[in-house]
Amino acid sequence: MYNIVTLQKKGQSLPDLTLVMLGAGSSTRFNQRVKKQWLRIDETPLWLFATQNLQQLSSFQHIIVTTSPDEHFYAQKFSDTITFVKGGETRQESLANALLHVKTTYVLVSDIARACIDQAMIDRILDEKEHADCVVPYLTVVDTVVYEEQTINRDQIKLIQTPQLSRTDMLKKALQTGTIYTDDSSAIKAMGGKVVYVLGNPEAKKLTCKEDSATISCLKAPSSNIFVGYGFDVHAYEEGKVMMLGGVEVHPTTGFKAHSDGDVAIHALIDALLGAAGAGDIGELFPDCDPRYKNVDSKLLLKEVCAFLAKVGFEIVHCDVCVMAEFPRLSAFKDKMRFCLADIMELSPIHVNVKATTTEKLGFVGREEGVAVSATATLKYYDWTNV
Ligand SMILES: Nc1ccn([C@@H]2O[C@H](COP(=O)(O)OP(=O)(O)OP(=O)(O)O)[C@@H](O)[C@H]2O)c(=O)n1
Ligand SMILES: C[C@](O)(CO)[C@H](O)COP(=O)(O)O
Repeated sequence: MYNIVTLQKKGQSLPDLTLVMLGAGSSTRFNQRVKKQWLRIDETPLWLFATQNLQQLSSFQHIIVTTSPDEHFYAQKFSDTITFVKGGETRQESLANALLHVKTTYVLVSDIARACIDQAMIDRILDEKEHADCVVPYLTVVDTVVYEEQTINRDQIKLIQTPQLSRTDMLKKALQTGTIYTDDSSAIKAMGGKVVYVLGNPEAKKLTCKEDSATISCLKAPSSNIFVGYGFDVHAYEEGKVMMLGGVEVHPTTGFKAHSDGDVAIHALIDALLGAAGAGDIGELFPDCDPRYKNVDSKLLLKEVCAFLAKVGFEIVHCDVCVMAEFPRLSAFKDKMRFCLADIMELSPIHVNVKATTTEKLGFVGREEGVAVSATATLKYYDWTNV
């Protein structure tokens, strides 16, 4: 199991250094439903694994991680010592957003996609801290290089890696020219800053395409643990509305009082799915004051949640929904609900169970004031090593 490494070891003074981890990319070239920053290394998402690795190699006064805006709420649930900053359209924009929060003289910037950094490489970078505006690791080229049909001198080529250590003021200034650079050292060099190159490590290879994952040895397989979530929701009846339950119309004129279409079964199921992922609840994702969700078809919300779970590295294993209602009778609809929900979640129908029960006239359900639904969902990590 991973644990959040505390920022400061007892009695240790922290260096004038901030760590910025860039993790807000689109993972396009990785070309999987899961984004590379959410691959699990045992129990830890890659972005946190890469961050914790560097925390083991050096101390930092402050740690900042850039995240994609739609994953920001979820990443924040993994740590209360890391500052999470929403990324931008480009790596450089994400870096600029992070730099707004950097107060230290020096900043170490690394891609979360380069998770396997070793102590010797970090030490080579830190040793040059006072001698440059930017210290950058590189690899030499061992193959013959042809550039525009001409063989060129490979000894003049450097393959640039991260982490890169910069003077914060210089890096901030270098990013203000309007030119987009693919790394920090290029920006600082372009404005005449002093760049010192140190030897990197082939192990610090950037995870870019899916095939790369097999060649980066520190990346271990995800945990085989399964995760169970529980959801519960209630809606009162409302005349003059269609009743949607489990994605199926079950009554033409008596529906539910709700901001959305009121599908209380899907809402409970969504809460169970989010619960299993530790991703909070339906209200966090789809606030019932948000006009975008007025009368929304809850099947679309479920589809969005399933896409989110796949993106952040989960697979749905099984779910079980129990509807508590005196009215209407649901026996004729249970299988329709199962197949509808299974289709949305891309599950075999046997892994979607729907139960219905009365409460023997007891409580608000028994008084036919409304319907309650409880649900459970089971998730596992997407096994990226087995594809
Ligand atoms: N707008 C962006 C783009 C990239 N990055 C980060 O910068 C690093 C290097 O980028 P890259 O490997 O290209 O990641 P992606 O941009 O996600 O990849 P792709 O180009 O395939 O979409 C990654 O850790 C990525 O998360 C970022 O924080 N913000
Ligand atoms: C910063 C970097 O990792 C240095 O090699 C590289 O430039 C990132 O490029 P990307 O296209 O943003 O992955």
